[in-house]
Amino acid sequence: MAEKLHPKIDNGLPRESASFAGGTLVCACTSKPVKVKVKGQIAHNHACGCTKCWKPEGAVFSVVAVAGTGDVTVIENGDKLKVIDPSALIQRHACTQCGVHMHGPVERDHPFKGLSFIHPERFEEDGWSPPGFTAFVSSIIESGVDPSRMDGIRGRLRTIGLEPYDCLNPGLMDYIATWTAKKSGALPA
Ligand SMILES: N[C@@H](CCC(=O)N[C@@H](CSCO)C(=O)NCC(=O)O)C(=O)O
Ligand SMILES: [Zn+2]
Ligand SMILES: [Zn+2]
Repeated sequence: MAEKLHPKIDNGLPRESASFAGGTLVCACTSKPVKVKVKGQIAHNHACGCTKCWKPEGAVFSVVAVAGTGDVTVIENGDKLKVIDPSALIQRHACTQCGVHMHGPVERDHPFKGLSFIHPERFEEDGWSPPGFTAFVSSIIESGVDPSRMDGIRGRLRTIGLEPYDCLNPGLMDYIATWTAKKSGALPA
């Protein structure tokens, strides 16, 4: 049987709509859910195997993307949010009741500064840009996945079209390295 990885990728990837202009992320609480408005289409959507990103029950990977922090606004029940690890690069604001991570701005001096990480499956609306690759695949072992399953999982990800990487994809890794080289002076600013 094919490996079950995430409900939004197991049965075909979601479809992007050219008319998607943003939407509202809603947490899993049945009463007083946290709502976060996101303006515009999301970017760099990917599946992530790291231990830090929020995953729905039973999923091996998360699905996580970025939006400009200025385009992300908490509109309802923000008092339920708490930053789960203030020392982390991504300031993941989680609902203290249901546990869903609602937004995760990067505020530190970093190439991702000004971006906020969000989980598009929590959008009420369809049409958001689907994941395009898988990041931090080896990290799923840190959550308890048996290493003997890795060949099968990487194979399944390739079949779905979500090329597996053990860090981010080459485009983002090059972007980070370029930023770092400009900062150190190894490349002209
Ligand atoms: N092996 C670790 C990896 C954690 C990690 O570095 N996660 C990445 C990707 S998150 C979305 O792409 C990251 O950038 N983290 C920064 C942060 O979490 O603040 C593990 O699995 O825990
Ligand atoms: Zn909640
Ligand atoms: Zn992650």
